[in-house]
Amino acid sequence: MPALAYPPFPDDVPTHPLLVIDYELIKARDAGEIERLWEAGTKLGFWYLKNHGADEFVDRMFTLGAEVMALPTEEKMKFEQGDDGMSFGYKAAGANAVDATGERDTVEFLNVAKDDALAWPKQARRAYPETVNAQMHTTVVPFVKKSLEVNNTLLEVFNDRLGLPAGTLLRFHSAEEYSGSEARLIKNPPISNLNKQAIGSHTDFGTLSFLHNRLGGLQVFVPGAESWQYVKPIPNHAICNIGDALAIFSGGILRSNLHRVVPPPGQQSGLERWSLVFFTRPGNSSVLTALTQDSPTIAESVRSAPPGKYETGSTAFEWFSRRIKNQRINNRKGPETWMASRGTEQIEV
Ligand SMILES: O=C(O)CCC(=O)C(=O)O
Ligand SMILES: [Fe+2]
Repeated sequence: MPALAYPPFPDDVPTHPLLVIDYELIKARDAGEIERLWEAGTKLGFWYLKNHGADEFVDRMFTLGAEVMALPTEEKMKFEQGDDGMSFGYKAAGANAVDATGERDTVEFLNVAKDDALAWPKQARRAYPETVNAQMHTTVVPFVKKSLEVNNTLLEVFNDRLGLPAGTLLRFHSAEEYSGSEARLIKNPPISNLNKQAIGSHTDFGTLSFLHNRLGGLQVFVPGAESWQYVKPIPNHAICNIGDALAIFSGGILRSNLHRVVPPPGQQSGLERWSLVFFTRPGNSSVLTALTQDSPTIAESVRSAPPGKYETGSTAFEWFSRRIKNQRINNRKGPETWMASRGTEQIEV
């Protein structure tokens, strides 16, 4: 993916600025930067992250993505996710709904489980195309490890700022326990209808997402706004966001915000769009509930919310499987299937 050759993101479309957080300062526990991260996490739940040190791994992942998506469809389909709520593997374009009417998505993607990357060369969760296997050691594993380092650092900072005892959030995300954590390579083909949703409106299912894209198309629905706004890609800046699990653990203090993907705007329209995400998600057995016992700050937040709002009664595994499964067009019965795929946006976190 040559990073240089893209036409500019337009300056005449509604765009929402995000705070830029400096990962080096966060690592150094700079108090001012931690406050800005806190502001980003509590107000919108999205921010840019610079100086994250992942660019080299990201570039290699994009090259791998192009090779994988160029494989014949029948080869990719051997590694399909299936309809049972498993995320790992390949998802063909059109396999997911983007809304309650059952309109289909336009992206294809491949998800590689963090458990398979960390167990490599053993298989933990599932098999992948040979093209991926051949670059697991050189490309996928380094990207996964780097992403885990970044997300775990951010988690530690949120942990302390939430008033949780040291290590509380990390214990829900141990490398050893199987989880839904995964790397996702996404391709959206050139599409002329700029309103056609590539990925429908959603909140992320897990804890933290570490996203890399080159072209516009990502949009956020800012609280209080009347319409969608683009997030402009900035070279070498990742886009990070909070998912449902962290919104729930924090009793709604941290925000899991709605977002979606449409084709790139302006001069970028008509181009193929690639993106790459690492999703950190809690260990499968983690119960998704506000950590009121561990933090007076979280307890206070929950006291001012409707009773039971953050008691999902669901493990991370159940939450995640339910959402994946009910997005699948093959499982669709009607609008109720889409509603069953919803996360915290439905409980208005
Ligand atoms: O491609 C993007 O910019 C965002 C992807 C996304 O939101 C997701 O996969 O959950
Ligand atoms: Fe997302």
